[in-house]
Amino acid sequence: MSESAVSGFDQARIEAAVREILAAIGEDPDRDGLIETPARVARAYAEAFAGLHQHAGDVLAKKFEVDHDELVIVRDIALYSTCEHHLLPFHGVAHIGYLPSGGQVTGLSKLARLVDVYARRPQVQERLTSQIADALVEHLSVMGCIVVVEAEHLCMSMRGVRKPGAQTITSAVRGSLRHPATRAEAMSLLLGGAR
Ligand SMILES: Nc1nc2c(ncn2[C@@H]2O[C@H](COP(=O)(O)OP(=O)(O)OP(=O)(O)O)[C@@H](O)[C@H]2O)c(=O)[nH]1
Ligand SMILES: [Zn+2]
Repeated sequence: MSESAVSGFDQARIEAAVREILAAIGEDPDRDGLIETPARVARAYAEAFAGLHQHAGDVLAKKFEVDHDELVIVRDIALYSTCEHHLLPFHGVAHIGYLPSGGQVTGLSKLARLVDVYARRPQVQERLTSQIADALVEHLSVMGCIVVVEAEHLCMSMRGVRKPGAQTITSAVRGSLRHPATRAEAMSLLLGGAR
């Protein structure tokens, strides 16, 4: 077993599989334009699925003491993920809001990194959304949080039902933001109330 296989990512195996797929669709994997493709795809997969080997707890490990117990919102965090049903991309934005607990906040960039930890895996949008929310509860001990993901799935655009432009919107709300009034305020800020 190669070293990359030990760490959970087997570059050589991906290359062999891609070569096999090229042959199976009737292509010549040895022609000039394709000869490096298996290695390129393996490198692309290493990025696209890097989140499988990352942990939300590491991303959220560093905290800052800030005297702020009101909503913190980061909106329009670009995300690229891969639908686990077709291995085709889905992409869009995530919006995250949370109520800090005990004066502890995380660095703003860590929220974007958290999105990537869960986006860079074979995913479904619903699970991506709830995993981000659950990680904020578990690792940042937030009073409450809300996560909204808006995305277009290429498996719905370029094949199958062929409906380009359809946006799927999913949300996950935890803790005190579940109360209807605070939830409505957070949702309105998240989705553009302050725009
Ligand atoms: N709930 C959910 N469904 C998804 C997501 N990504 C893709 N899908 C759907 O997964 C379903 C898979 O359906 P299947 O009937 O097993 O596969 P299929 O024959 O390729 O389906 P079509 O896409 O309708 O052609 C499709 O309806 C996709 O739109 C996601 O993130 N969440
Ligand atoms: Zn799909």
